[in-house]
Amino acid sequence: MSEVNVTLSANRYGKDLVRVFRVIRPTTPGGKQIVLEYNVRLMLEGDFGTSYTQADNSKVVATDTMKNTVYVFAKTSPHVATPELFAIHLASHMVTQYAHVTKAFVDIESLKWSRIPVQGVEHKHSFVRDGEEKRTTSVEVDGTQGKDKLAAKVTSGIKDLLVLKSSGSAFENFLRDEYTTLVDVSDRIFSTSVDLTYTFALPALSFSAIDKLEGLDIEAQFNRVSSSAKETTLEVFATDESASVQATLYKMATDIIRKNPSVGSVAYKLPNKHYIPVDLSYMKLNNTKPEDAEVFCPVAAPSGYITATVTRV
Ligand SMILES: O=c1[nH]c(=O)c2[nH]c(=O)[nH]c2[nH]1
Repeated sequence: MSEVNVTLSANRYGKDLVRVFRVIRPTTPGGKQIVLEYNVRLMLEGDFGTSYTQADNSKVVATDTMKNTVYVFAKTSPHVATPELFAIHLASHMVTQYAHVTKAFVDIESLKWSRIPVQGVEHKHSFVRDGEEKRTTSVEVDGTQGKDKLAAKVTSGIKDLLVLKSSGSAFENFLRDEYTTLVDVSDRIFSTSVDLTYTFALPALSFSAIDKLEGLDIEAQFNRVSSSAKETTLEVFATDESASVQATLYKMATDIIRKNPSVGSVAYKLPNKHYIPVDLSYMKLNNTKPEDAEVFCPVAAPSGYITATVTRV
């Protein structure tokens, strides 16, 4: 066998799909319980090269240990209910606990448990999954500048938020050539599964401040931006007289940046879920022209896929 020259040019490892459910019991009798369900991924970078190149495990933090740490933090972190801060807390712990860990990455998907309304009143401890949408956050903490100067990058968002409008959407005046068969349409169905991410600009953090529950300001901010981003997405989607998925995307992103000073950039990935009018002419039923179309076939594939990032300048 001939020799080959290689180098380990990148490595990162950790535990994925750590499923954790947390109940927060009320501090006052008769109060409401809070429930959280997270899918967590925790990944590390650092001085781990020899585990790949020399089969030396001496520096490897076992992914099982990482899983345990997620559960311990779910029990003990004062920030558990705010995914961004929980992720920052967990990632900051990893770079602080292990000197050879340079960066920790925590991704959290937060599943939706909404309170069940009983005769108009939200129940104290009963919940319903009323949508597949997930609040997401991806946090990267760099520990190389020391414990009191942790650099955190936070990207949060929403995924799997399914929306549809049955009017108020057109697609006209696009490029035509010999490959084009699509006709202009002034009124069509627009449906997409929103995948939204937005970035925060954060100051350097100290581990002890995070650990001691200082930082409530950013805690509130993360939750405010999360609500505002969803509300804005839905409102603009609903009310925009859409010229295209592209044009509506840009309006949604711009509005989120306008309303949230701590947001630096917004990115959307929007599949265009097509609904094709069914040809019923063989039954002498008019259903093909846009103004007649009432019965559609939802088409899962292929779908358009429109993406963009809008950045504050
Ligand atoms: O909003 C749209 N953008 C496109 O780029 C496109 N392309 C297409 O076939 N339909 C649509 N709709």
